[in-house]
Amino acid sequence: MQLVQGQREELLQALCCGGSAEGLESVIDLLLAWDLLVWEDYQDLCAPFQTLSSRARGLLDLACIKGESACALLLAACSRIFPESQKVVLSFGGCKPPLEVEVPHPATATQALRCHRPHLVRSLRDGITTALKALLDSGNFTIYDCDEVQLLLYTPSQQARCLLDRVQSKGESAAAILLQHIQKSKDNLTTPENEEHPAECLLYKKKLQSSLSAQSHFLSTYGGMENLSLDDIYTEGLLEVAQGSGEAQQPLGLEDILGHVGTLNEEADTVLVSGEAGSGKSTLMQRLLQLWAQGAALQEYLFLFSFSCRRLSAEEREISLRDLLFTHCCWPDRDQDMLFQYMLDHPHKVLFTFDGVDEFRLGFSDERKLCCPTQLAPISVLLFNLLQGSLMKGVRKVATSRPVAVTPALKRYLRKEVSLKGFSTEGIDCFVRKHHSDPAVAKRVLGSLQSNTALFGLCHTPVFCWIVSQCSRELLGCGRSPQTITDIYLMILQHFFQRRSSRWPSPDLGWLKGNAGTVMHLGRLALDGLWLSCFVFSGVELQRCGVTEEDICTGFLIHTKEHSSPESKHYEFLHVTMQCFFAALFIVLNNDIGRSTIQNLFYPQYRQDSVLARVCLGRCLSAGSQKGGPDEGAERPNLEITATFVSGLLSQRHRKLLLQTFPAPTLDIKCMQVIKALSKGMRKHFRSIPQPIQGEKKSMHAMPEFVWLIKCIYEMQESAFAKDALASLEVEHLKLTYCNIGPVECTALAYVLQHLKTSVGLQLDYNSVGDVGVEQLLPCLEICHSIYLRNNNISDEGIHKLIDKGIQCENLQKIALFNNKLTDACTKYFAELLKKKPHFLSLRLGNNYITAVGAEQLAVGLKSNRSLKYLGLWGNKVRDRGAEALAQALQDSPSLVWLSLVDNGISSAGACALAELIKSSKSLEELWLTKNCITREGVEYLLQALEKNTSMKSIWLRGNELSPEEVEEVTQRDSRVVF
Ligand SMILES: Nc1ncnc2c1ncn2[C@@H]1O[C@H](COP(=O)(O)OP(=O)(O)OP(=O)(O)O)[C@@H](O)[C@H]1O
Repeated sequence: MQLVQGQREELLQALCCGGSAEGLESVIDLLLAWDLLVWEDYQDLCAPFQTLSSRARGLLDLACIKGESACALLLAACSRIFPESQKVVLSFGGCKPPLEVEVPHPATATQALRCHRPHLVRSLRDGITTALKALLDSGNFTIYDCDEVQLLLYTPSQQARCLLDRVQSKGESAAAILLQHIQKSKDNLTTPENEEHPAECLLYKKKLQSSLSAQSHFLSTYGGMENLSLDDIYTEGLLEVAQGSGEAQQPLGLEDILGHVGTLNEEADTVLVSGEAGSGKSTLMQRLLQLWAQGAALQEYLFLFSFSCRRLSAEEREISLRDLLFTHCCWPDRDQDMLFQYMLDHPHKVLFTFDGVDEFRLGFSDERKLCCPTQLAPISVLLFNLLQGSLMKGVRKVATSRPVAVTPALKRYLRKEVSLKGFSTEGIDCFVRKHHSDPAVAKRVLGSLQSNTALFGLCHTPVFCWIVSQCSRELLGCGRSPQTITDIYLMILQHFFQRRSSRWPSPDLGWLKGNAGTVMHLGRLALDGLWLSCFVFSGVELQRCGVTEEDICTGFLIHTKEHSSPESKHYEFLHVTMQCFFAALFIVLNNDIGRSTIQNLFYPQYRQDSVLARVCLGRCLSAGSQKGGPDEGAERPNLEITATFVSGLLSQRHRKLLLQTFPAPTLDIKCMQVIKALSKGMRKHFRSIPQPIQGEKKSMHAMPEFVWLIKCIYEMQESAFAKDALASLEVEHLKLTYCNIGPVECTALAYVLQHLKTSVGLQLDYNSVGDVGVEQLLPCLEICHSIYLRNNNISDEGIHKLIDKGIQCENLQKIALFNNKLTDACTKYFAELLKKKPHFLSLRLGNNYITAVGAEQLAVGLKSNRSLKYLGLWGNKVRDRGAEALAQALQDSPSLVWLSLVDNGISSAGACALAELIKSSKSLEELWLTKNCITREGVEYLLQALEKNTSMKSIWLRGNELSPEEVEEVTQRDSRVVF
């Protein structure tokens, strides 16, 4: 008990690690299995609306109340669940799990569910759908049970727990069916866990593990500066099944990357993790390798081979797959033939990882097929055939890429696509705390971030979060807090230079001037490399660009170990975005850079998909040194990032700094060129807007490039220019769906769009706006008559802010929030909005988590509203009580035309209340009640109500509890009832 109490803070931190509930819930699973927690304890700990930390506190308190042996079991469970990195700071006092004899043997199926809970959670997480089907088929579960289990808010492990809890509450028969099902699935598995492997394989596995363990121990970004272990700094990122894959968003854990969730094509072997620059793809891959090497995850794979596509690009020889594995990854000391044959015979035991497919010198192509694993072929042919599955079919592959490189040609071969969205708000908190050993500093950094929402938005991208944490001294000390990406990179530039010298205590005294030489050398290297997608540089190339040993010591370049031989060291930039930043500095600060370079940067002449051969190393810089023009291979996304930095550096805010090294007239000229280029780009977009068809709104569907232009304008931070750039845009509807818009993009959009002359409908469906993004959008809400934020990971907290501002916005008439994370806690805000906005027209809240409680709160606002025409609550769970409250509140509405309560668990009692609404409403035309549980009796109420209402056009009732005969009969009676 003393250990629990004395280490309370550390235990809490470990239980809530990374903002993920998985650690805490796994500990609870064990404690249930060991009989320490009884069912009532468990229900208290898992009561809804509790934060993660209050649940963790509850668990520690409970163990202390239960006494000494409970505390010992808690510590034993923590010791079993926590990763090594967390365990080193904790003492477990040698506490052991209970002996097998001490745990009661399950006498019934429900008891077995509890005793084997940790194991069952693991077995079920990949097979929820089939388990639900078994329970549904056996009559133990209803559709409603299945819906509740498959709530999108849950991770697969949480769905498994929810399923177990439900089965537990249903009793013996359900528990027995589930156990039978699990046993059957286990028997069907072709890969028994205890499969024996030859000793040679186990030996080679060990060698692979120790090599990967060493490779993945330190986070590469810190390579040049400090040795920070991945264990200490790794923070869970937000992972979701990619949008557009047909599946709704759902948070995933690391192991789900290779699990079944989100699978689109069972025949394919490649899983793709996509994410924007700096979102943490390489780090996530490094973590996967580390967990496998430590024996902590993916143990179903006997061999794991990891490749960096950047490094593969440098392989110019023809090579066979066998050589690729053994020479690029890990050389087997003996039995090469036998090992390779074993892999060919057991492909399901092998895992390949390919980091940075977007960095490979060629775009994916499936033109040349290769099936023979010993045949020599160019590296591109090997890579593409492995990804396609023509070579070594059955071997699972995980690849990472920026989204832009995920072409339709590649998509055809993907088993599934997972999106990495950077850090959540809790993730930022967790990362900053891990980064600073002094909690007081971490607290101040977090305080500073919270007071600057634009910066906080940027920190959702891990690489920016890292820079901000790294530069905490500058952040906390400087008067002006960074707002833009350029500000952040200037901060790290200053940080690195000042770390090496105390000569430039303040920016005004010329830290940039003092380091102009280094900036120019690295800038030249960076830009020459970028034109040709070259990210790894040899000593010769460094020399050619004048990079000195002293320049290297600044820490911006890191030593590329895998590439270097004793005679020739190779280097790469700390991060590719850093290379872009140096390239931008070079463009801005170099006298010889002319108009054509800026033009080439802003008007791409070659598109990504027309990329010809990209060459890395050796050949690249000699070709790339023809200044000012990109080679065919220049990679557009990195050039766009560079252009964004160029815009930022040329903004007036940084003028004083740049004037240290460069004359004003030349900067002015470059600035004008950029402004011209951006204006031209915007006008090009506006010209592409088609004339509206009669009766339709003038609408612009923006392309991702539009978002990039907006970001460049934001970087400039000149509101007069932002206004000018939008001067000729006249649209009523601006559609920015599927444009990868996160908080950073929202800040830029709001900054620019607030200057629109006429109000617009802003459609941001299917992006990653989130609560922080919503907050960033508020400055442009004034100009929106409608805002569409479907599928954007928004919770009640974001809604609170949106509505607070929305109430003050004259124009705002429509809000659509289908498929977010809204619960009953947000409906009181909508009620307020409905009360206070006399012209509000449409509210769509479908596919959220609103129950009867929320519907009742919403009803309070609906009662006093006289304008609402459309109300959508499809896919919530308002049930009869909610339907009654809504129907009653809407009875006097003079405006309501359309109401959707599809799939809301409404039965005949609810239908009866809705019938009263139909009787009294003069405006209602359509009522959607599809997929509920209304019986013939309930339909009768509706039919009778229809007799009294002639203005009503249709009631949709498909998917209710009516027999085909009843459907026929009802349709005959009133054709307005539609099935
Ligand atoms: N999960 C994480 N935990 C801790 N730090 C992280 C995490 N993810 C990323 N970082 C930090 O952000 C930096 C950039 O991440 P990373 O290189 O993995 O991004 P990326 O998506 O591969 O970028 P790019 O597409 O530009 O190659 C890392 O070096 C590290 O400092």
